[in-house]
Amino acid sequence: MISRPHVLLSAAQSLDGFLDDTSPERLVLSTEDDFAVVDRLRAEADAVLVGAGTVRADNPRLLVRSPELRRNRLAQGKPEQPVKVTVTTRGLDPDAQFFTVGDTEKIVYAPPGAADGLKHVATVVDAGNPPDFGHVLDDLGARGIRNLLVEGGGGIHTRFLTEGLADELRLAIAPFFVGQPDAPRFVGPGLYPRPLTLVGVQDLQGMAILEYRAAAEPTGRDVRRLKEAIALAALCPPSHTFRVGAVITDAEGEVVATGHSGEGDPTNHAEEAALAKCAGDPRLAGATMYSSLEPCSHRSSHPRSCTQLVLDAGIPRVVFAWREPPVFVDARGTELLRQAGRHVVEVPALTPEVQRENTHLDF
Ligand SMILES: NC(=O)C1=CN([C@@H]2O[C@H](COP(=O)(O)OP(=O)(O)OC[C@H]3O[C@@H](n4cnc5c(N)ncnc54)[C@H](OP(=O)(O)O)[C@@H]3O)[C@@H](O)[C@H]2O)C=CC1
Ligand SMILES: Nc1c(N[C@@H]2O[C@H](COP(=O)(O)O)[C@@H](O)[C@H]2O)[nH]c(=O)[nH]c1=O
Repeated sequence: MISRPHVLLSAAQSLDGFLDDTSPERLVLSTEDDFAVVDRLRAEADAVLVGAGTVRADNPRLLVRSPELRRNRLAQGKPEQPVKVTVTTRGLDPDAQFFTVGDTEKIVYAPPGAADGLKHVATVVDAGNPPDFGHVLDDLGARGIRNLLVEGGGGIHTRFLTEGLADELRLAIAPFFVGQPDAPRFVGPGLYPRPLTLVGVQDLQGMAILEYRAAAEPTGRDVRRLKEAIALAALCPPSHTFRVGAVITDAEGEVVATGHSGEGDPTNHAEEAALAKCAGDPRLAGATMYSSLEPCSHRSSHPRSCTQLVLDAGIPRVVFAWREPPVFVDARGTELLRQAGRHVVEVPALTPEVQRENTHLDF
């Protein structure tokens, strides 16, 4: 498995959550001291990423300004400036300062063909259509990037956070309001799967600096596989019970088997259908079971519950989104798995997506 870079998101926002106003000029939210901290964060990063929207709106240089910080980088054997990274689907102007200023590598992630006009000014990498940010991190990791600073804007912050790809967040809150509904927001609507813990609070020249650390789990890879499991529920035949999807991966995160409720037999559960496809597979000893719903702990139609099947298969780790509500039984899957020493990760933020496939039930 490729080691992905550690991802720090940084943003300056108004009290009402805006990154900018609607005027053509860039809104300066940060104080001098705050810009100095952002400069230090750039200097500590191997690469700095902004979205195409920010390149167009702000024409950023994206360079470390302080000569001292640049000298320190050189003294540590690093290039004077971090690598610049952007992601686009529509392409960018090669005359933007992102490309023209600073003698450092520039990388553009884009769908095939979408950024061919930038090949003379940057390394252009196929990131899929739409660009896959997990792939972007894998590719940066393979290029030796260990620390990535993501400076926005709102579209990019939303993607990193909703895909569980951010490890840390630094928010600098300016003491004023923007008050314009059409101004760019720090983040948009979405489901935010990875809990954040506040680890730092500071008053910096009147700006409130809030620092958060993301929970170690679910990882970005977990979020991706769990969403795949949730999507599989759409394949379930009509049913009076839960519509569930399941994905089993090996220790490297590669898919071993998938399943959905009603697959093979109308009474089959998703985990059961997936497990039936890989019984005795040695990879199960290091596997993760992703299920949209907590594995069941009681069956009337089958001899073994999905919890028991997971235990019998020797699967050490389970990740699920929706804790089973007491529609049919009082579920104890999580409790039994944990009692048996299995690692269980619950991602309640994704529950609404699972419920969307289960509106036929009264939960
Ligand atoms: N206060 C602060 O700290 C900061 C403020 N800003 C402000 O933020 C605003 C820009 O934010 P925003 O317009 O959201 O732009 P972003 O910088 O967030 O870039 C969004 C763009 O990223 C590209 N993209 C590629 N793949 C995806 C994907 N899967 N999902 C979403 N986007 C993708 C798209 O480019 P394409 O259009 O090519 O398809 C999209 O338009 C500006 O007003 C800027 O001033 C920006 C950074 C920091
Ligand atoms: N306005 C604003 C920020 N804006 C962001 O700063 C970057 C441009 O910087 P540069 O490359 O040095 O010109 C770019 O990503 C831009 O959107 N950042 C902040 O910390 N605080 C702020 O108030």
